[in-house]
Order: sequence, then structure tokens, then C-alpha cells
Amino acid sequence: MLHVSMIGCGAIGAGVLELLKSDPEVVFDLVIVPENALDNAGATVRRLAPEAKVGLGLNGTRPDLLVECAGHRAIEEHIIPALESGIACMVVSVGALSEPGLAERLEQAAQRGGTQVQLLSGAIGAIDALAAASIGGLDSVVYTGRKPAGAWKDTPAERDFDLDALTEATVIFEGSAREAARLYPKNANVAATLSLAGLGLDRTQVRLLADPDATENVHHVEAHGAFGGFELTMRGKPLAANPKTSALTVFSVVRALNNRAHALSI
Ligand SMILES: NC(=O)C1=CN([C@@H]2O[C@H](COP(=O)(O)OP(=O)(O)OC[C@H]3O[C@@H](n4cnc5c(N)ncnc54)[C@H](O)[C@@H]3O)[C@@H](O)[C@H]2O)C=CC1
Ligand SMILES: O=C([O-])CC(=O)C(=O)O
Repeated sequence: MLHVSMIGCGAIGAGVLELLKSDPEVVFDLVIVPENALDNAGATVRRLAPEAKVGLGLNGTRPDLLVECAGHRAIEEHIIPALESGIACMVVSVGALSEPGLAERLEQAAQRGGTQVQLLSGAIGAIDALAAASIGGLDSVVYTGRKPAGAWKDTPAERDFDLDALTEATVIFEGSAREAARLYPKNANVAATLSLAGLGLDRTQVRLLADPDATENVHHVEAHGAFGGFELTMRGKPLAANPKTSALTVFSVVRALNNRAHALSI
């Protein structure tokens, strides 16, 4: 039986609790949210994980695993201190690691605590193949992210394009994964995950499109190297609770927890 504390109880966190509510091998003891989210999280947790507490931090408790489904700030606030104290962690807000130095700080915290932090694949697939291919040497990784025009509201694209008036798929950004993450931090998870598994933030090329006809978050990856090459197209259905997040992200967290909790891991 795996005792888990989870940070965040939004679209991903609630989806994870829902899918694991009948699994006796994965037990949620604590859900951590900021003060202004305590009431909402309390209602969700009472419904989906009635044995779990809701709180502002670990406060000295030691779960077998701490899983982050919350956002960039939660990594600084909760994950780094937990790693330092030897608690194994999983991170879904991988885009946060495009901030200079944060990936190294996570690794050092885990080393000091004698534990491990696992970066989850989230909305994208083939991370196993890309990370294996990088051992033989990669020549190029090109990522194209295509989302409904509305998904780019509250980003720099809104300043440069009239998103509501687009009539065809429009490239809103072209450049390195590092620059994509700087300008579009809330859409940086897939680009950062591909970079960390593959060629790094500076050599991973990114194109982002706003598509008025799209109803899905489409992620296309093309990689070449000593291993050969691959192309992948994911057509991710957005979560109703947060259209910026693909449903596969929830399933990827559940898969990772299953792999830790169950006797067979795949
Ligand atoms: N790796 C990937 O492919 C993907 C990663 N994500 C990332 O996952 C994270 C969560 O996404 P959603 O559930 O859709 O967001 P959401 O906005 O629906 O939920 C976020 C939850 O985290 C809580 N929270 C925010 N800041 C916190 C903090 N400092 N400490 C504790 N709790 C905090 C909020 O109260 C809320 O419960 C985001 O960072 C998002 O960028 C999202 C999609 C794909
Ligand atoms: O599709 C998703 O769930 C999220 C996404 O593009 C990203 O954060 O890079």
C-alpha cells in the first residue's frame, strides 16, 4: 500500500483522486493547497478521498510519495523541502524546470535527501523513446503545438493576434524551447519535457499554432539521431475543468502512481 500526499486539487488533482478512489493500493493521506483553495479542495476531497486531510503543507508528516499537480510555485514551496528531507516526489509541472537552475536544484535536493524526483510525461508520449534515443545521440527534435485559438488567451499571442478573428491555423511562435517557455510559461510543460528528455532547451525547436478549427491540443514531435527517427502526433482531448490541460496528463499521473504501488510496473 502506497501512502501518498498530493499538492493541488484542480483539474488534474481532482481527476487523479476520482480515478484512484477505488484502488486500495494507493491511499491519499493529505491534499495540500493554498489558503484560498481550502474550501473548494475540502469539498472535492470529502467526495473522492474521505480519509484524506486537506492542509497547507506536510507539517512534519512523511508520505511514501509526494506528487505535485499544482503549478510552478509549489515546486519551490513543497517539493524542494520534501526532497531535502528524503521524501520521494513526482512533478507534473515540468515547464517550471525551464527556469534557469531549477532542474539542478531539484536534483541536488534529491541527492542531499538520498531520494529521487520523477518528472512525469504528462500530456506527451514517447518520452521513453526520446530519452533512450538521446543516449545514442540526437541530431534534431522539433515540437509543434497546436491548440484552439481560445487556449492562447492571457498569453503574448493575445497582444500580437486577434485570436477571436483568426480564420486559419496561425503560427504564433517559432524559436527555441527556452524562449517558448519564457514567453508561454503556462504552455511550457510539453516543450520542457521534450527538452529534458532530448536535446535541451536551446536545441529543441518549437512552433506554436493557434487554430480556430481545433478542438483538441495537438502535439507533434519529430526526432532524428543515431537511433533513426520517429514522428508522433498526440491529439489530446482537453479537460472540461481546464481546457489548457489535456486529459492524458491525469492518466499519466495515475499510471505513475500505479507503477509505484502495484507489483507489476509498465
Ligand atoms: N506535464 C504536462 O504535460 C502538463 C502539466 N500541467 C501542469 O499541471 C499543473 C496543474 O494543472 P491543472 O490541474 O490543470 O491546474 P488547476 O489550475 O486546475 O489546478 C491547480 C491546483 O493547484 C493548487 N495550487 C496552486 N498553487 C499552489 C501552491 N503553491 N501550493 C499548493 N497548491 C497550489 C490550486 O489551488 C489548484 O487546486 C499546472 O502547473 C500545469 O501547468 C498541465 C498540463 C500538462
Ligand atoms: O496539452 C496540455 O495538457 C498542456 C500543454 O500543452 C503544455 O503544458 O505544454
